[in-house]
Amino acid sequence: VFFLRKLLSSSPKEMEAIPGSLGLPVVGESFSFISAFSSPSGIFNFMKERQERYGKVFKSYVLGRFTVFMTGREASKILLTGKDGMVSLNLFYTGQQVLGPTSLLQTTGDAHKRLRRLIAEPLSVDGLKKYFNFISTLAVDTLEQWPAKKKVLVLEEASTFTLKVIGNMIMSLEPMGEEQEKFRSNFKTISSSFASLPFNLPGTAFYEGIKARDSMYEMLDSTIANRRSAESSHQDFLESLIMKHTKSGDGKGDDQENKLTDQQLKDNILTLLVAGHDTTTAALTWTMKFLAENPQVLEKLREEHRLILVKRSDGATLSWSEVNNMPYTNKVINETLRRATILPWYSRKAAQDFEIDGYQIKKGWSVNLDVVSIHHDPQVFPDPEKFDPTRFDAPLRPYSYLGFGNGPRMCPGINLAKLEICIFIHHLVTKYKWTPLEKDGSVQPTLVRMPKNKYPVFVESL
Ligand code: HEM
Repeated sequence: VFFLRKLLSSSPKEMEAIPGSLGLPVVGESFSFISAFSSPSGIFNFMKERQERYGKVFKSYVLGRFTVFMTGREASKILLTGKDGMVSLNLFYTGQQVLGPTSLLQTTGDAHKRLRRLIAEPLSVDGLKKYFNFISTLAVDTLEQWPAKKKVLVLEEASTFTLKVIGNMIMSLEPMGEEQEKFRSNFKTISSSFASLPFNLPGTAFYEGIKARDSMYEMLDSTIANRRSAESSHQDFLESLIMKHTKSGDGKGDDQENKLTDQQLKDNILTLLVAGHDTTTAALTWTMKFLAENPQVLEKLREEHRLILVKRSDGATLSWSEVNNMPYTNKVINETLRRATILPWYSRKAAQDFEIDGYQIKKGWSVNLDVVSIHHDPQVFPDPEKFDPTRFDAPLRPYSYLGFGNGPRMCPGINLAKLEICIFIHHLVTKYKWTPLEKDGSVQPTLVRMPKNKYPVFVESL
């Protein structure tokens, strides 16, 4: 009892002025938070209940942290685009250890800007062109297997697809074979350690995650060494970063600003994998789920994709310019990311004292932006539960839609994610129909919201 009292009394005294409850000793409000998180409406009810009681800013103690939750367009503007150095990203301890100190997610200010510039270049629309054929062929090959299966677990299939895409983009990994298997198994272990309990003991998820990370880094080390010694060149992400930023001779006269050390290279390749894989997997899975539940939307989407086929008489497959001209598909993606809100809250740490909605936030506090409530605000999105892509017909007010975030930390993988989804959806809706096999609407209580039942469907050719 003494220990529990001590723990509770160690709650920041300054937080007293913030309305809200810190819940039970030790666990705080974690149980109600997790149970809301894995319900079909996600953290929405947890947030709504407290927002009604305390207002748009309230405190809680969840998942081992004293946290201030905030919502609304004003809060998102301040937290996401706030003055330089006001907030930093707030990873879980295990995530920090696994990703390494030079990860984009752990840098701030000018160092963050510089790293982003280097990383964003190969992820630009132009930089992505060279991966187009690989992604399209892989989507066709993946879908061709589906009708022969009694039950397709969409989540698993989407996960395999997106991992093969990123493995190829980053280091030209072949979609099949031993290397791919090793990459996949290491990545899965790393992924499940990302927000695990912080005990680095044999057998724990954290320990296994660090081991898998080291094995992934060995793979990268040997690929980097091969690239440096070999004459042949590859058309991948690793090559472009090595060529531009680390391969430039003895360093004399080099532009240090544009160089990455091997550690930075590896930490950030892993960062892209971690940040880009589960999110795109979830987005693809939710897209299929919402389309199956909304046949009119599916029909309209099919129209857009059939027109592409009709317009073309040469029988060629999908082209780059066609993917860049799919207005309705883009609205479907936006609406999916609004309804599913794959990353339900964006976590920050106050890097200095500041004021928000009349409350004093102190340096070091953990502040979370509740994005689910922003995406379900009936003032901006009338009948918010309804899946309706036409909401995006007209431009929305700034900071009311945050599917890929906003400000200096806005998702640098937006083009890649959209490209993968557009290509996959094109081949899917023009050739197949699918029927959901279970109606369980719950989600996995992981950081990225995924359907719990992996979304099993039955697939037929059209
Ligand atoms: C549909 C798929 C995706 C969604 C919904 C998504 C969403 C987001 C969001 C909301 C953020 C900002 C989070 C915050 O402000 O705290 C973010 C950041 C980030 N995303 Fe994505 N993302 C997706 C795909 C990708 C892909 C494919 C990649 C890379 C290959 C990627 C790499 C990153 C990175 C590195 C950051 C951190 C940026 C920084 O801190 O400067 N994401 N993403």
